[in-house]
Amino acid sequence: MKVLYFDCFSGISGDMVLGAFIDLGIDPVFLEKELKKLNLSGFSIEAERTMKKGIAGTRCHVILSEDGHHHRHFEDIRNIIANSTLSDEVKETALAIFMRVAVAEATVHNVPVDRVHFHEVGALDSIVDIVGAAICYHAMKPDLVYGSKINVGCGWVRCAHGLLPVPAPATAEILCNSNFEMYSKCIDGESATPTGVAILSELGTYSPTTPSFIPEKTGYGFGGKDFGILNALRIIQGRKNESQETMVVETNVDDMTGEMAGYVLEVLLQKGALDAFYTPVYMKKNRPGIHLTVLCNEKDLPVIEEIILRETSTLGIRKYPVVRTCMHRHFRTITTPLGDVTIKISEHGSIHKETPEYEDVKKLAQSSGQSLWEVLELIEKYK
Ligand SMILES: O=C([S-])c1cc(C(=O)S)c[n+]([C@@H]2O[C@H](COP(=O)(O)O)[C@@H](O)[C@H]2O)c1
Ligand code: NI
Repeated sequence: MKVLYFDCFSGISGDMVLGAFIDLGIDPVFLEKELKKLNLSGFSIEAERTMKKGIAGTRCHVILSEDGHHHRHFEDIRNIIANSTLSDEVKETALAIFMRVAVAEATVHNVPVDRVHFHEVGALDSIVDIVGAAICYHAMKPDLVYGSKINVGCGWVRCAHGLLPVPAPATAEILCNSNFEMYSKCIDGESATPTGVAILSELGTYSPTTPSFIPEKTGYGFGGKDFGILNALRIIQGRKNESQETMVVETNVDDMTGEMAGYVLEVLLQKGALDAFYTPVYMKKNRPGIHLTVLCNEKDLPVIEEIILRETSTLGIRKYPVVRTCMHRHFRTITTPLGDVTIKISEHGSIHKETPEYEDVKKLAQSSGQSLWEVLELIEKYK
């Protein structure tokens, strides 16, 4: 499995993300060619391999010409992306990142999302950064993306409205809507921008400690400012053996309707849970409640957690790895006078079991008018 780890020791911005991806091997000519699918004029990409604080990396600039300085609302940006000839997956990722910025700006400035106004020359710059990040991400095709704690800097940043506190209001709001942790160390100024944190929170899963994987390559994307420490985003690329580790995820709830509970199990199983079930429990204040247990592969954990947090009334989750012993399974089809039936064969050492698939048995019982028992007895004769 391909892993990317965004190490945000001096924050993250759109330029830094593009620089780090290019430093990892994305061809800037390819990137610019893909970006032209937006059918927008007034920009170009300049990527320079250079040194900062003795470290080699890439500084990527979005150069805007005079006709690139337009004010745009979120609605305009959505139309530009939707009407472009970019692939559907790039469009979807770019829109999801933009949505994070737009929701944050809407909250900060108290305007509807569609009327969010992208700052100053920032509109085109943000489009290129965000769509560029989506292009690089889909070109790299990682299986897992992790992000570290984000060093946001401190002090003040000068904007059209004057001086704003660091992290800037939009940056802080995007972080509030993610589960990433921020901190400030050794940087006087703004090191994490709204675009940077929106990209990372959409693409990555927060990893409070360095994740465990085999590192293979590093890419440094430099920021434009000079701080006392190296101003770069480092992306470490590596691999992790396909984990067979199974996780158990649990939560207890006492304030959900039966309809909601049924729906959650359906969604969990559709989205990759290996198993999902409820156990009745009595909770605090003697309330009858349900204990949800989900089994899933470790790689599916972020999706499963998101479903539980979004679709149930819970405020928290417990999770732990478990070891499973699974019987090896394969299938064969037998023919009976009532029709074909799939037989599941499970084996483990000297243990051998053969079970007719329930859905087939049910179908034959319903089409023939016989009971399940009678159909099962008949199947036994033809196994
Ligand atoms: O100019 C304005 S109004 C402004 C507001 C905000 C808010 O957080 S609200 C932020 N900024 C700054 O603009 C730059 C551009 O950020 P990108 O993410 O587009 O690279 C950054 O310094 C923000 O803090 C401006
Ligand atoms: Ni703003």
